[in-house]
Amino acid sequence: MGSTSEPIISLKNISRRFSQTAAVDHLSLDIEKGEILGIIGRSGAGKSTLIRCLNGLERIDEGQIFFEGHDVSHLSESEWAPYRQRISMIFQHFNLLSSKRVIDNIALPLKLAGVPKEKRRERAMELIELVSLKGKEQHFPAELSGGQKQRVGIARALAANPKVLLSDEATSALDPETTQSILELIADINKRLNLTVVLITHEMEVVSSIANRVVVLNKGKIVEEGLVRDIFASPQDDTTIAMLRIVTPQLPAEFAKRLKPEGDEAVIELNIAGDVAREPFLHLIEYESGLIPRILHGGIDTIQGEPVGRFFLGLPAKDKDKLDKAVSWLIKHGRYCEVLGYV
Ligand SMILES: Nc1ncnc2c1ncn2[C@@H]1O[C@H](COP(=O)(O)OP(=O)(O)OP(=O)(O)O)[C@@H](O)[C@H]1O
Repeated sequence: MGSTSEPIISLKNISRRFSQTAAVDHLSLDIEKGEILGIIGRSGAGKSTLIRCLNGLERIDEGQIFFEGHDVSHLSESEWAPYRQRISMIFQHFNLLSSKRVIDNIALPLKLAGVPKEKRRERAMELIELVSLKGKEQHFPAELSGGQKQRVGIARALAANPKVLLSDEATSALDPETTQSILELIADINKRLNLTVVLITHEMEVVSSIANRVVVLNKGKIVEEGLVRDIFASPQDDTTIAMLRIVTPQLPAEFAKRLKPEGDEAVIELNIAGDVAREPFLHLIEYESGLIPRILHGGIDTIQGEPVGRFFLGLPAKDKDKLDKAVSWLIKHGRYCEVLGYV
C-alpha cells in the first residue's frame, strides 16, 4: 500500500439524494490499492448508499467516481458491467440461490460471463479450497451454517478475480466466533490476492480486528478518518466517541456516581498508544511524581500490532504538587488525559 500510487477508487465530492434526504452528502474519499478500509456510522448515516455508489448500484446526483483513474460516474448500465466484475460484493444475508448447490452458486458469476463449463468448475474448486469448504461442494445452502454460507458468498464474490471486495455488514448475522473466522478469511484473502477490501459495519470490533484505516460517517458526510489505531486511541468526533463507548472501557458506575469536585483520590481517564503503552507506565508515573497510581478499570488492546490502552486510574490527591506532576506527565505522554473528579 503506497500513498504515492494512484488510489484504486477515488470519490470526488459525490452526493446521492432521496427527495429531501442527502444519504451521501458532498463526500470525497480515496481508497488505496490493497488496503482494508472500514466505513462505520450509526443506522441511517449513509453507509449502504455509499457502498452501493461504489459499484454502480446507486447512481450519484453530483460529483465524480474514478476507478483506476477512469471516470465511471455516469456510465450506462451496460457500460458498468465490466467494472462490476472488478468490484464485487458480499452481503449480510449471503444472497445465495437456495436451489443451487455450493459449486454452482460459486460458479454463477462465471456462467453469466460466458465462461465454459469445465473452466467454471475448475475455478469454483480452486475457490472452494481457498475458503476451506472442501467436501461441501455438492451441498445446498440450507445444509450449511451461517459461517459456511458466508464462505460461499466470499468464494462467489472472488470468482471473476475482482480487484475490490465490498462487504455490506457481512458478519452482522454471525456469532462472535464465526465472525472472527470470516474476518480472518477476509484478511488472508486481502494479503494473498492483494485485494482491496471496503467493509461497512456498525460493529467496531470488526474494524479494530482487520481494518487498516477507518472512515466515520454521519448524515452522509465523513466526520473523521484515519488509521484505526489512532482513531481508537484518540477519537475526536462525537459520533466516533459514542460508537467506541460500546467497545472500550468506561468508568464503572460505582465510581461515576461518587465523583465530587474535591476528594482524597483523583479519578483520571487516560488513553495511551505506541511506545508509552509498551513501557511500565504506572511505574513511570510513580517515578515522576512520587504517587502510586491504582487501576480502577481498563486495559491494553493490540490494534494492527500496536498497543492501544484505555484506563481509569486513581491517584492520591492530598499533595497537589505531586498530583500536578503526575497529570502533566500523563498529558505529555498519553493520547488523552482528563481528571474526571475526585472520590
Ligand atoms: N431508496 C431509498 N429511498 C429513500 N430514502 C433512502 C433510500 N435509501 C436510503 N435512504 C435514506 O438515506 C439515508 C441513509 O440510508 P443508508 O441505508 O445508506 O444508511 P446506513 O448507514 O446504511 O443505515 P443502516 O446501518 O441502518 O443500514 C437514510 O435516511 C435512509 O432513510
